[in-house]
Amino acid sequence: MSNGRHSSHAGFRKAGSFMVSLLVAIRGGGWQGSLQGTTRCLHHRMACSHRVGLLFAPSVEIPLAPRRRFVHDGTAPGQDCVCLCHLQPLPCPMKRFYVVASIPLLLAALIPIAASLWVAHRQAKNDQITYLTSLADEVLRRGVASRQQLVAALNDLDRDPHAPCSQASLTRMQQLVGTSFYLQGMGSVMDGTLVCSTLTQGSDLVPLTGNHMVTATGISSWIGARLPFAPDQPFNIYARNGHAVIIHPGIVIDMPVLHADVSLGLLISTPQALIRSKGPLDAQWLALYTPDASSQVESDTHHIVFRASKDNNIAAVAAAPKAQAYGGLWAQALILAPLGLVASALFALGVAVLTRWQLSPRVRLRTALRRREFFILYQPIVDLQTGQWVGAEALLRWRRRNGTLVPPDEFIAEAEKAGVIAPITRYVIDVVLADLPELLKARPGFHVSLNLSPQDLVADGPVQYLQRRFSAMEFPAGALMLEVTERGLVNIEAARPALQAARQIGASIALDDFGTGYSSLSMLESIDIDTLKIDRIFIASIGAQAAISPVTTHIIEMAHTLQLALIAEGVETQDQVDFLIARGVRQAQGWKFARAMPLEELLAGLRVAPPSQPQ
Ligand SMILES: Nc1nc2c(ncn2[C@@H]2O[C@@H]3COP(=O)(O)O[C@H]4[C@@H](O)[C@H](n5cnc6c(=O)[nH]c(N)nc65)O[C@@H]4COP(=O)(O)O[C@H]3[C@H]2O)c(=O)[nH]1
Repeated sequence: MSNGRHSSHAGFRKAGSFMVSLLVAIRGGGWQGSLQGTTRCLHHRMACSHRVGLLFAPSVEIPLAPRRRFVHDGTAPGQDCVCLCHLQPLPCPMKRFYVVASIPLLLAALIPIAASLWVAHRQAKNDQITYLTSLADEVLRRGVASRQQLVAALNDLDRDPHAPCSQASLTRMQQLVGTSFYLQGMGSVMDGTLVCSTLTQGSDLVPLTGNHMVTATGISSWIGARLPFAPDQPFNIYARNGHAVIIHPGIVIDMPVLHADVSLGLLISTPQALIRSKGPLDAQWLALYTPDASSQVESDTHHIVFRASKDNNIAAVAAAPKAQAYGGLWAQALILAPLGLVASALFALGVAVLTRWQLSPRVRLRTALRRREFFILYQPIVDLQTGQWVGAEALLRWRRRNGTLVPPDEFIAEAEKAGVIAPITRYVIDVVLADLPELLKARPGFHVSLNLSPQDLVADGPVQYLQRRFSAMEFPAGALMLEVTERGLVNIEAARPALQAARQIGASIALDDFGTGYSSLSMLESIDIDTLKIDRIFIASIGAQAAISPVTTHIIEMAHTLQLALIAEGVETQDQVDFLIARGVRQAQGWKFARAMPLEELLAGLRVAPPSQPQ
């Protein structure tokens, strides 16, 4: 004993230093929940949601989950046991939340700003093209008007009976010029020479210079011709049948523009030639013009708009530097960016709320139910006299999509806290009721026990659901055992309707985990239960080298006095079997006999003839 005590103290010291390093990790790395659980479970083991077992001081360690790491508070004075809390990293919803949410949150912040800049960019381009289109339309309107006046004047002179350059002819020309807004003068042309005109009366013959061409409508044109009275001013001269019209090239193109670097031009479509222009018009831009078609094109540096009049064989062009359009972009961005930021913040908040909601235990557990990630294993309950499997406890398991198996100690507590235990219990009820016919067929008189949480013991809860379903299925009385915990019976009045409903379908009631919580003798007397389940912590204290807890013997004696049946949980050794049989305990479950198993395995075991003697 003294050896055991000594080694135990050494073990405590070792565990103590182990704990120190763990506590550092706890404080720095989100283990606060486990730490609090560890402390709280000293007072009441059910308060520790991550509890995996109890350690008896000084010498008995209960290896409930041997592959896990543990921390225990070995400094609890006056306690006969301390709580073991496993420190395996539990899924930390908030940590996962930040990992899962960070990408959408980042996108949520960036997308609206990028979108607002993109919208501003598009808007700036559209605005510039709209402006250029309006300018080109105006140039074309003027061009068409000047073209029509020009043709009308030439037609008129064709019909004039007076000899070219006669006074009567020049007078008629002056009348036409006076009534035509876009015409500056008229005259007669012979062999490329202006022989007379309303602008050059009395002058010598004027040989026509400038770019000469004949258009598709048969009009000879001299673009940029010079006349003696204004040698610095280029004129455009158009002639047909010896009659000529003189036009000032600026008259069509000269209009106010918003920016000095806007270029305007008027083109003859066929053969393509620029007849009037204002500002630089690159030949490469003009090469982008498809004759007689209105279009918008762009070079590396400019947006260019063409507007064409097919009937008049002319087109207008307007061009402006792209940089000029996007110069205002930053001004727009400055307006849009704050709006984008506000939208981002709202969007990010929405994403955060949604993601948090999705990662909440409530939603995760409901999703697991919907995806059928829960399943049931059965642990046989054995008659210690005959070795027969007389019943089985339904134990819930959660296998997540990634394959990890979450122990019920973790998710049941979460489900209770999140208020979703009722649908989970209903699911267990459904599975058990579906499995029961086969089990009863394989072993008549067999019973299945299922666990109820305190929240299940309410009016119109899962027990009433079971009652409705059970009544319709005609199972024999005693086929079901409902395991309630001491916590569930703290408010016995609230639990009574559920217990009565259980009674009405002939289900027996067992008090689970007895001795670990608030139970008192008076409580046992006041409630109508059939069976006490001795918690495995008390069974674990039964062993060749260990001091048997006096509580174990008391529980057994008390149950006999109250004429309650007993089921011992967590039986692992022959010593424990012998001890229990010697004290009149009839039934037990534990790894000594069988671990929790799937239905098929349980059925196969029931079909095998049981040994006639206890092991
Ligand atoms: N060390 C040791 N352990 C043994 C041995 N024999 C059985 N056990 C384990 O002891 C637990 C017995 O269940 P419990 O006391 O009702 O304790 C259950 C029960 O309170 C709760 N639980 C399980 N299924 C359900 C359920 O469907 N609904 C509710 N409300 N609670 C459930 O989770 C607890 C833990 O369940 P499990 O992890 O399945 O753990 C089971 C079982 O696997 C043994 O020889 N040695």
